[in-house]
Amino acid sequence: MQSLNQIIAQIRPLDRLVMEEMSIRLDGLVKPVGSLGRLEQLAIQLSGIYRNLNISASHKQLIVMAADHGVYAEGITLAPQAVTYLQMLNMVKGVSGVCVLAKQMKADVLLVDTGIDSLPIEGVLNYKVRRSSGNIATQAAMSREEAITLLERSARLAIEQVNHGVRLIGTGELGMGNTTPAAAIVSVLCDAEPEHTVGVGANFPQDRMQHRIEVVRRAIAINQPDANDSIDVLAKVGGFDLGGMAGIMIGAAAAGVPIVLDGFLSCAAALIAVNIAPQIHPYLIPSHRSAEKGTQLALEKLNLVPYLEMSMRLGEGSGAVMAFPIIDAACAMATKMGSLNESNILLSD
Ligand SMILES: O=C(O)c1ccc[n+]([C@@H]2O[C@H](COP(=O)([O-])O)[C@@H](O)[C@H]2O)c1
Ligand SMILES: Cc1cc2nc[nH]c2cc1C
Repeated sequence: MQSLNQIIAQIRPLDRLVMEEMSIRLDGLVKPVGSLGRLEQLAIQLSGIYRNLNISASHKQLIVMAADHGVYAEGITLAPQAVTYLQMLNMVKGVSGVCVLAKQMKADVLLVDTGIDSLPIEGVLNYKVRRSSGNIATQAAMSREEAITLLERSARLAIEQVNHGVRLIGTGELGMGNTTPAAAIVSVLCDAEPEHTVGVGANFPQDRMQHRIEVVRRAIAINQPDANDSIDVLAKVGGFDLGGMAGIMIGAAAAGVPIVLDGFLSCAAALIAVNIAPQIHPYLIPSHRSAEKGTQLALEKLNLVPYLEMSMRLGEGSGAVMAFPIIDAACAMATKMGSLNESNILLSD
């Protein structure tokens, strides 16, 4: 079985030659040069990832990494912790937000339990590190060994999915309280005060926000995560869902497929993944700009500009699947449009 380092070593730079060819092809399509804007940039990125001009993201999959968080004990979230388990049952039934939207976009949903505080759930892959991470306000979320194993197993899972025909992976999550560790990660990796990274999550009351901010501040002060070592950051102030997502990103890049990010939690996980394996960056496709505070900071650090502005903050991967039609549009445009030449149109410069 491959180690995390072996998986990372497989990540290839995008195919620059194919990207240049794609760029020339796009300029020759029956439209003013550059007039399809970011759709053109996306088509070029996809051609570099797929190493082919004939781009198609036919089999799309949204992977939901779900876990509970020990920091729940600090009173940092409104929803009862059991909602992670209960909403996972809704995912199995296909009635959660992301399941309905994914079906609409003709994408599969893969459910993974990386640490829900429950017994294993039928219809959900059991990748439990353990039932709930440590309370980051008083201790590490997980050991370094647990973090590496989580990254490794999740990366292998993504590779397996690609081996079974998946051509594009979206990253989703579920975990009551997870915006708190995510805020801690973003604070550490973007060198930002918790005031700028802590947001409302799933409707945490504004008049109790200072408490949440203090919890994040305490988590960082107690754990002293090393900003230059993202595995340390994940282990000390992260969570099993966030680590699982980072692993999926690394595995998807190693397997040569695009990764569509979702909201704030995806951004926090991407910061971890990119710090561990900077080579994954060209494989990342942003989707929407989550309304969660801290998202913009993380996106700027990631140097990504989202395609959609929908004021969404559900999570689950709901924003990622909303970007799937844009990816299909880029593929259709690049492979089906007629050319200026065939149309006898000569555009003077
Ligand atoms: O995706 C986002 O940007 C996002 C922003 C806020 C909340 N969430 C979802 O809400 C849950 C976390 O919220 P909280 O308040 O419990 O930390 C978790 O299950 C996420 O899927 C997701
Ligand atoms: C109902 C509910 C569904 C969710 N999905 C993602 N986070 C969630 C939080 C709540 C509270």
